[in-house]
Amino acid sequence: MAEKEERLRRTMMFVPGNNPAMVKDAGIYGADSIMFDLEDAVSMAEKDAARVLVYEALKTQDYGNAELVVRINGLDTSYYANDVKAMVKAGIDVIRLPKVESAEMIQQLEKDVAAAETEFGLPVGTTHLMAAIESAKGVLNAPAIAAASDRMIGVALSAEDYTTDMKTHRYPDGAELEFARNMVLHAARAAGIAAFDTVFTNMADPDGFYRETRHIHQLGFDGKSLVNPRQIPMVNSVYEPTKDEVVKAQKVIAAIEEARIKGSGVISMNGQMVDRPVVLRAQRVMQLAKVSNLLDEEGNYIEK
Ligand SMILES: CC(=O)SCCNC(=O)CCNC(=O)[C@H](O)C(C)(C)COP(=O)(O)OP(=O)(O)OC[C@H]1O[C@@H](n2cnc3c(N)ncnc32)[C@H](O)[C@@H]1OP(=O)(O)O
Ligand SMILES: O=C([O-])CC(=O)C(=O)O
Ligand SMILES: [Mg+2]
Repeated sequence: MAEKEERLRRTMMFVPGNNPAMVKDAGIYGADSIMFDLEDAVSMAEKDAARVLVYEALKTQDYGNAELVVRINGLDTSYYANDVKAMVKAGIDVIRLPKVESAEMIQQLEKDVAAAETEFGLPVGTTHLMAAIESAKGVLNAPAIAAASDRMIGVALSAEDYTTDMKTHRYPDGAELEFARNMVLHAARAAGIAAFDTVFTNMADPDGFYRETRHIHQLGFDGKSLVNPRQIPMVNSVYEPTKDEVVKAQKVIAAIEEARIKGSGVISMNGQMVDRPVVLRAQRVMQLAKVSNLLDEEGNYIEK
């Protein structure tokens, strides 16, 4: 019953593609995914220079185990084609397309990425894709977008553009985002890919950031797009399992192992039936416990 461990994507940090110092040091903060931005963090005058800077960094810098993502410019821009070619050539892990409104937009990107892979001698299918959903149309088409390609690894809600499209703005309680959050999350889950919540841009409001992160964690998001390294430990602390959760997960996994040895499919723990969803949740808790450094070498919980 061993499941392949999914890649953890709690933190996907935007790094402005026109900032050499930030691009160079982006790997030191421990983000699960580093997302170089060629789109809205970069002015028109700097688009070409940013693309060259990110390309060079991808070729020369060591970003450890982090997943490397680039947010390219939109399909309707004059920068899009060069962004796709350069990032595929550099061997980027994931291309994030902004302002996605339909499955056809992802299919177009897939075609262009496949052409670039062929041109640069890479196996077709190496480059993964994700979509940022930033409008009412994108939210309503989220299920088709999430399922548009086998290369898709996730969908993200982008609330700054989305709230503008909806003729509102962001409020502390986030009520204006509930429908979009649920749509994006259900679209991702139905397609079997990751769901990312939007950025929180007020660095002077850590309480608001924690409140929002706890909320999206409860809903079931894999993680969040971030704008600043200080947000990384804050998200990780919300995703860190409690001692009770770890101890319970360990018991579930021990019970399933015992049942496996006995050749029994049904497991009972303290009189309660343990079924497949319980086991899957326990495995995820243990994966989070491991990356949160909560376990010693024998796998026991480390008291803090
Ligand atoms: C709506 C959208 O499209 S959002 C996506 C586009 N926006 C972005 O990409 C913005 C990214 N974020 C930033 O530029 C910055 O974090 C800001 C402007 C929000 C705040 O900047 P600062 O006040 O300088 O941040 P802070 O003081 O916390 O910086 C601490 C260190 O982290 C670095 N840092 C800050 N943000 C980032 C980042 N996103 N990526 C990499 N490094 C960063 C700083 O360079 C600084 O490094 P240093 O100590 O070596 O000098
Ligand atoms: O993807 C994000 O969260 C940032 C963004 O572009 C937006 O909010 O419009
Ligand atoms: Mg946006």
